[in-house]
Amino acid sequence: MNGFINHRFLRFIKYLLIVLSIFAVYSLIIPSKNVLKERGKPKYVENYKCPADWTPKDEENWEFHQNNGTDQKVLLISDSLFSRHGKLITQVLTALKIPFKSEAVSKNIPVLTTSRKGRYSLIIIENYYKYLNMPRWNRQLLDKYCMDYKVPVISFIASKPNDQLKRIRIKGSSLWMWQNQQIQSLSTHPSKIHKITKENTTRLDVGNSSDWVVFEENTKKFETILSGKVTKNGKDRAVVIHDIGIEDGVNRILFGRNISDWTIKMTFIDSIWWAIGKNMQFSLDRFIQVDIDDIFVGAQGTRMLEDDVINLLAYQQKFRNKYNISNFHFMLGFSGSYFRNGDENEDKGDELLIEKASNFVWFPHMWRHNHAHEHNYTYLEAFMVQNKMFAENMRLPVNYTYAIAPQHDGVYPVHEQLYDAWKKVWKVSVTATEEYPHFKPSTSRKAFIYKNISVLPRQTCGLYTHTQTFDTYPGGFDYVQNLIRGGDLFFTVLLNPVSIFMTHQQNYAHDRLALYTFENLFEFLRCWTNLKIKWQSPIESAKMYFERFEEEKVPLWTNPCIDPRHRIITPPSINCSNLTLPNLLILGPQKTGSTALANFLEIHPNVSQNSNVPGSFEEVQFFGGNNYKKGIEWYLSYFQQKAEIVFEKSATYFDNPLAAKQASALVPNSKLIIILQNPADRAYSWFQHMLAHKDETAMNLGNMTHIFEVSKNNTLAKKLLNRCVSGGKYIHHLEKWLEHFSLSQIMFIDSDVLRNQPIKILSKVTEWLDLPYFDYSKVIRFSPSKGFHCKIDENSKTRCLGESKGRKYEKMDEATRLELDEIFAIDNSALFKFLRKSRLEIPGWLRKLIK
Ligand SMILES: Nc1ncnc2c1ncn2[C@@H]1O[C@H](COP(=O)(O)OS(=O)(=O)O)[C@@H](OP(=O)(O)O)[C@H]1O
Repeated sequence: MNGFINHRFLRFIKYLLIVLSIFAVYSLIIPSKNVLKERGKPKYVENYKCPADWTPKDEENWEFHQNNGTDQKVLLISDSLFSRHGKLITQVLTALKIPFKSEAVSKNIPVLTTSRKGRYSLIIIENYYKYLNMPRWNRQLLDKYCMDYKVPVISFIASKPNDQLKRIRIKGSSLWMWQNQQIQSLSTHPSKIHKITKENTTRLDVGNSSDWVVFEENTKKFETILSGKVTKNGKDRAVVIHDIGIEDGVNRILFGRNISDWTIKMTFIDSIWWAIGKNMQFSLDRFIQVDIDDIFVGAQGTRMLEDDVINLLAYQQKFRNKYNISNFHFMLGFSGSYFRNGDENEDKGDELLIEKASNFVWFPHMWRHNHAHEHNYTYLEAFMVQNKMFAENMRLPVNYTYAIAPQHDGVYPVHEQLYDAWKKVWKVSVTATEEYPHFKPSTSRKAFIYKNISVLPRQTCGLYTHTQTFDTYPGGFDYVQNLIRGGDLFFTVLLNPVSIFMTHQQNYAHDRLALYTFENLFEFLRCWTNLKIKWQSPIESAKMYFERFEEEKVPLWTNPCIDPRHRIITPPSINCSNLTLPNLLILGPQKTGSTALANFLEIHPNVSQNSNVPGSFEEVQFFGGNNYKKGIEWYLSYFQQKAEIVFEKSATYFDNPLAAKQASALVPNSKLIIILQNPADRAYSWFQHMLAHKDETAMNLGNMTHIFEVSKNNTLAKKLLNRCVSGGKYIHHLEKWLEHFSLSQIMFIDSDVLRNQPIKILSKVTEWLDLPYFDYSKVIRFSPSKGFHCKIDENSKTRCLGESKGRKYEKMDEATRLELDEIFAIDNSALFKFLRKSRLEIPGWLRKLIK
């Protein structure tokens, strides 16, 4: 009996082992496809509750401040170059795309006027104490400017932490302030300054810091914009106050707190709008687009289930109904290769998405989520066609010519072949990226158009593929809440007319973090702002964007090898380990001897110049011109020869403000050479140039003598005169360069010395460029027949510049010189002052003129 049992038992164990091993092998070969993990219900998290249902204000009767006609620019006087608050203010101005000049407070205040009008429409002073304690003369100058041009001042007063004095009268004003105060609530008052901010609201969660500054005001000279209830005595005191200028004619908005508090920041933004918004196309509309980039891409166990899809649809409807975002659509990006790549339940989720496809807007990603820069046109086209076939087979409505590249790869830095393939297969006209011009700071993101494809800025909302549950959110759940409740996400919407957010399918599964995020964001915006959240197609958004920010159309090329994020997605056609860009630019101006300088400088063994550009008189003329549109690869192709100094000379750069901006984006550390010639001689030389080119107007005039008289009634003559003169207004053009480059990067050369003693100039230039000494006297000599210095070639022959450089023409007559000197008088004197102030050598001709 025992033996029988043992025998049968052993046989049973044997079979069991066989079955188990078959099962084990089977499950190894066929991974967990059918092993369904139980997925818990999404965690319930309470939504944001607005304390009250405050009524929004409509934008119809907004009042804006009207100044006396100034440029649309803000002057920011910051506490120091490194001030943190100054940086926050700068970020707001950058995000609002308002031109500004930032200066650290110093003995000198920047020049406030041009010869015609005021330069600034708003002055922001970071530290009000510094303003109050400015040297009297500066303060008077600033106040007078504000009065004359009706320009308001915005400033901030901070508590001095150890100051015993609590109640202080503000110098020169009847206003009193209390420092180091704690407040328990913050209320918005009715005021023409509030635009985005809802009026008559009260916020209780203001923290417990006791460094607020509050103002005591009880006259009609001041208007409260925000007030705080002081904890100690329950009194309601102004935290942001508007001095309407009754006392001294200057409009001031004073903040008793810095903009790290969100209500203060919002009020600050409103104050800027109020000060300059009239001409800034102010609008309360905010367009929000939520993209789900990889609707089918995701590891098993992280993907959406049927329930998640149903929920996604329900929320789409909820956003339309509850937040009035009529027509709101989630935008689904697809990589067809990953369809049904999950477990059984997840595959059902995918299938339901397809079944409900017509409810969403679909856009192509890439067939296998491929990184564009790793592929050439043929492959990219093949991937796209495959994805397109998937869309056709699944009847996905791809209604807009919009596409997103996986990880934005190939969009910026530009991989031209991606653009070409997109256009060919999908007729793409709009895309978006977070990488232009750089990922950080996000407030500086911009748009551009390349190959007729509009590239809009894209925003992150703190949701990534790994952010799936509230409990595992990096930085904790509080972090998500802070983003929404007055944090970065809230301000992204506030500051951008169009926000295109990137999310992933995982953010709609599990705890559905994306739905929580957007619902709460909409609720918070509805609660505290007058903004109108809307949806429109990306095509309409692109149109709207570029109507508003036209200046962004042309991309601002940057060096892709410097930004580590860009470096890894740079197309192979740009070789970062052997990239040559110029480190010296000779800017001109035209007709000052720039060709001679370039021609001589190039002889130095450690110097190389760009290779010849067909049909362009040797000049690359990249910055500020049409060649710029050809892209950075085109520019790079002219700098194959490495050297210690690689330079290019384009005399068209100097008087082109765009050139300054574009050069500083691509070669910010480059040195610059500017040649200063008496502008009267320069104008005359230009006229001779026009004569030599048989310009009809110049030919009719014959010489310059009568151009001044004739140009009064003749537009063609006026145009010609202007062309002769404009490049010679040196200080005006120089200012544009100094907005982007520091003075220490620039060398000025006296054109007369260059002409008569080129070797002397070249030695100076060599030294300035830190190049080894080179004896130029062996390679340059004066040619009596040419009347100029020329190169000596290897056969000891004289090689002069062509006949268009150093032309033979009549000397300028005295009358013409007088007229021209008169035209340039103001500019010359400004140049003289500038050079003297900067302790730079003054050209002989200028010294003679300003005697
Ligand atoms: N070594 C030498 N050889 C020839 N020409 C010389 C030289 N040094 C200075 N110059 C002066 O350069 C003037 C032309 O200036 P640019 O080269 O800057 O002109 S351009 O704008 O690039 O066309 C040119 O102007 P014009 O005399 O009116 O022709 C010259 O006066």
